[in-house]
Amino acid sequence: MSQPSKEKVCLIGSGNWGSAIAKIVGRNVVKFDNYDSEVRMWVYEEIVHGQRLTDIINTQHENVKYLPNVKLPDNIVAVPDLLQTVQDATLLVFVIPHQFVKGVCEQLKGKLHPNARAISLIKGVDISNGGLNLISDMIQENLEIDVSVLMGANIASEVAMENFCESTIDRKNGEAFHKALHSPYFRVAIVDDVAGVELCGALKNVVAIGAGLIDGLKMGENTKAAIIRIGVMEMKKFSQTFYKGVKDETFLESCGIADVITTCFGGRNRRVAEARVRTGKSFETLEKEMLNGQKLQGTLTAKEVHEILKSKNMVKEFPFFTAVYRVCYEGLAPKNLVDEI
Ligand SMILES: NC(=O)c1ccc[n+]([C@@H]2O[C@H](COP(=O)([O-])OP(=O)(O)OC[C@H]3O[C@@H](n4cnc5c(N)ncnc54)[C@H](O)[C@@H]3O)[C@@H](O)[C@H]2O)c1
Ligand SMILES: O=P(O)(O)OC[C@H](O)CO
Repeated sequence: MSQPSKEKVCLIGSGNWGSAIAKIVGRNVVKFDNYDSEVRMWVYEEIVHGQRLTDIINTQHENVKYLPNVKLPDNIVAVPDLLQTVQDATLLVFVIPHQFVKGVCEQLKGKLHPNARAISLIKGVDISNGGLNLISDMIQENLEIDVSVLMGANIASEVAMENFCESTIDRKNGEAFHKALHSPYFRVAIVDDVAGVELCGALKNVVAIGAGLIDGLKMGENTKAAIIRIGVMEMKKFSQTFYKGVKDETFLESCGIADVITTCFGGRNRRVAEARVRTGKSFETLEKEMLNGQKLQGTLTAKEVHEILKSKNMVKEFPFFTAVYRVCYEGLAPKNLVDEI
């Protein structure tokens, strides 16, 4: 039973990023007195090599499917039951693919500790109510708790190897989470712009799809740099059109330009988009063939962004986002991408 004065952290999600962040959180909570030392991690249960993934994680201390060859601290406890995971938790870390957030929130409604606060590490947007919504706002509205965000240039496998990188957290309530997430190799900077940080994280995935298509076409680094520049301009315009307080400086943080760079050179969205050109297979098929259960976020985000732009009659003002959407969903040939922008 946890002491009421201690913060109890839990992780909602255990994919590639969820597992890498579990390694950091698990180590940090035992460093400071104000945390309960056990961290429960919700696992969407599945059978791997004939065994339950939760059992494998709890005995081998490794998520062999989503982050193989990385040992997790012993105080990370994999739990298949969502409500059991959040029991007594005061600091909730949401780290699931964005398409699953609504379903998870429905299950959690009314079931949280009265002092629960959350942080979202989820890169995506929500359009389920017909308009543009931040994932953090969606969690906040559904669960009536404060929600911060953390986004950055953070390819999970590299973070798990403890290679130095930076990330960005918002000031709103992020300070409560900072100690649990920051480490010497994962340097977390605090900024004052929730919407800017979160939209950077979501929209860079669309830019990565564009960059991957250019890689697949073998058009070279100048073209890729141009695509990235145009993509960043549309990220900024989109963010500042829909959220008035978004700051220019946020795009210079890890969540901004740094994440665009890392994703456009080393991420899954880039890799799958390149293969889309090389093989001619659909994104859906390639996601299954190449990612072993991991989820692509960029194609769905391109669709969600497009639906918002269409509803606001602004499609023509975002030619790059529109062209990426058309390659993903309307059969536009990747080689015609640059003619559209
Ligand atoms: N992987 C990275 O390098 C990285 C880095 C930063 C941010 N992110 C973001 O973190 C979020 C989570 O991504 P990830 O990489 O940890 O996950 P992932 O793509 O590696 O794994 C998919 C996860 O979804 C789970 N899942 C499958 N079906 C589900 C369902 N119906 N309901 C709930 N969960 C289900 C799987 O069990 C698995 O844990 C995404 O928004 C992603 O953009 C990822
Ligand atoms: O592998 P991607 O394309 O989902 O990107 C991973 C992270 O978001 C990079 O920061």
